[in-house]
Amino acid sequence: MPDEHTVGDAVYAKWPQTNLWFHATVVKSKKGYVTVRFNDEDATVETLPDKFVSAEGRFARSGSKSPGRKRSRSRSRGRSPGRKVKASPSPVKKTTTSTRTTTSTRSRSRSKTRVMRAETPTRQSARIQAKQIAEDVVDANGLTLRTSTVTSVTTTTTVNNHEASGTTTTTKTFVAEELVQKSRVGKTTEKDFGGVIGTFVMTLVMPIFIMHATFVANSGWVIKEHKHIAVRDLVDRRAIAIYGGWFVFQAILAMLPLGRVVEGVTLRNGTKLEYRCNGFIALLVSLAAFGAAVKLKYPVTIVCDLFPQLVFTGIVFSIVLSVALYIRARGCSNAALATGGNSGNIIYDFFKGRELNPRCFGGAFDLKFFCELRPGLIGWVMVNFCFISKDCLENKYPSYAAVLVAVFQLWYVADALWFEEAILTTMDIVHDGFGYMLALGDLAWVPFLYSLQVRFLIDNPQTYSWYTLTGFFLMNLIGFLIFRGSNSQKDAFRKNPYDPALAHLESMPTSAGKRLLVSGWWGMCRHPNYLGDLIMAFAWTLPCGFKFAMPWFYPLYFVVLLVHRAYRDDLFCRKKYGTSWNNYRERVKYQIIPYVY
Ligand SMILES: NC(=O)C1=CN([C@@H]2O[C@H](COP(=O)(O)OP(=O)(O)OC[C@H]3O[C@@H](n4cnc5c(N)ncnc54)[C@H](OP(=O)(O)O)[C@@H]3O)[C@@H](O)[C@H]2O)C=CC1
Ligand SMILES: CC(C)CCC[C@@H](C)[C@H]1CC=C2C3=C(CC[C@@]21C)[C@@]1(C)CC[C@H](O)C[C@@H]1CC3
Repeated sequence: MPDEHTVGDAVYAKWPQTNLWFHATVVKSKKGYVTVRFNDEDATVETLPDKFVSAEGRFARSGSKSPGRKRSRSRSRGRSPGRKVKASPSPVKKTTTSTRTTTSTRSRSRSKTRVMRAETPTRQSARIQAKQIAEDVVDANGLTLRTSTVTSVTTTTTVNNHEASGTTTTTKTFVAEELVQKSRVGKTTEKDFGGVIGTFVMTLVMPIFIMHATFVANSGWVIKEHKHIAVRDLVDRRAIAIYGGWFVFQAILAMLPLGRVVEGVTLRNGTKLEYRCNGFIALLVSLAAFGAAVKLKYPVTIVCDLFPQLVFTGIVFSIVLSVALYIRARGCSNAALATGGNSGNIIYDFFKGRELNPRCFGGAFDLKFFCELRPGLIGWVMVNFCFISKDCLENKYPSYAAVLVAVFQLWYVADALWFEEAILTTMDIVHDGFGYMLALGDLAWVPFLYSLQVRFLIDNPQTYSWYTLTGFFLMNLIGFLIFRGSNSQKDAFRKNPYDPALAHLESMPTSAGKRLLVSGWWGMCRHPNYLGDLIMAFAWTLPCGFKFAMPWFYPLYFVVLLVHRAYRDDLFCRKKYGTSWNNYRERVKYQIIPYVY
């Protein structure tokens, strides 16, 4: 039974998204929720379900022989609510070196529990939590999911861990239940993309649109000269061999033991997956292979001649893959599912993707990570270059505008692959399952639709003066600088918030322990990276002129995609950061375009 709380009560309250309990004071109590003010440096106020608030006395009753620690023991290194944690260039390392380590083993019976209590929540305690969360977690079937090393707490922090510090406190279970709940995926109730009807429509419309755009890339929205092409003409062995060969070639490159192996974000069960990041090498090898094929006079232009057949193959391949992924996910444990793809509705779950991280070859090959960056993204560049080669062969001079746009897009893809590990924190990898949306998006939408502008410019060459071309270049450069500058600033801050290079930036604390940047790029709007990306999208389309509508599909779609993405990210962050996210929104008011939106 949760305790009754009255305003002014001294309590222990659970810091959101952690397993840490801190001293707090009750501010309000209403209908199963209690608003508490933590005794931290920022006097953070949070409203929590009452099961996460416990009277101090009750904490002691639950087995504690010494209800509270002496102030002198619990606050190390002079931590007090008014004092800031001393910035350390490598805070995490500092924490781990002086820690006590417990190794937990895979067993049914030993589902250990640990309650961490601290006098005051600090950034450091949140970091410790990230390590502490690596406890045994029991999955839906009651099996302990993994063997892990549990790093406990140092004496240099404010966290008061009874075992590490040697006090006689023993604690009872508050956490075990929560960790198990955390690793379980409940039914998806809030549906995205217009729910079942919306995803059903998108499932049908997306492939039809990709196919349609194949025939009208060089014109308006509709096919003017109707070229009859039967479905059986779209099935072509050579196209299947080219598409399949390309996919296998990229998979082989991805598996080469080259490049860094990096860890992804902590999963719900506390583990992390490893990813080999050799995408940039794959791009270089692919470009070299293309160059060699052109030099050796291999008919690379077959890609243009068989373009509709290739698009059709890509679509069918994506559908088959999505069906296989859906069937595979039916056999996987609850812990492996994505939170957004477990509605129980076949259409919705098929579209959104049920399994979060499908892997094959004994876990060595991550399908979602591979598909998001390799065959489609590098394929997009290759499609562009094949069309430019055809243009060079057929005309005396290639369309310079097409070459310029192809270079811009190569630059964008090279950047994505150079900073490949940044993708590991995107919502596609962290939240979304791998289903039809991403499979079709990665393997057909990106290579065959993102190449619209180059294909258009080859069929409709545009002549521009050198200063207009310079204007397009500058626009792309500005977009890129905003995109890259903001993404790199956030990545650097996430890697080490105490990086001296970021000392000039202001950030605000959140209840989840992580801070949010509120100055620099991230002080201008909440998604400066989307703004840069959009500017680039316009720089790629302006050279197509305004005579035909089709090439404008890309920026139009991209605005919708990014606005919707910003909305989805807002929902995730609201869950993650609670009321701190509202404070952040108050502080950084604009979503994508400063002073406009
Ligand atoms: N070409 C294309 O088709 C597409 C391109 N993109 C591009 O991919 C890139 C990644 O996009 P996406 O993952 O959607 O979004 P973001 O890179 O913007 O990531 C959002 C996350 O950043 C963190 N964050 C937000 N605000 C702050 C802040 N003020 N300080 C510190 N961290 C903050 C939060 O995560 P946390 O706090 O947990 O770190 C939030 O969930 C973008 O550059 C986007 O333009 C995206 C989609 C399609
Ligand atoms: C139209 C559908 C509803 C959605 C399709 C979505 C996909 C095409 C995109 C979802 C997120 C993407 C990202 C990228 C490419 C497009 C998809 C796959 C990037 C890899 C592009 C390069 C950036 O540097 C990183 C992007 C991450 C997200």
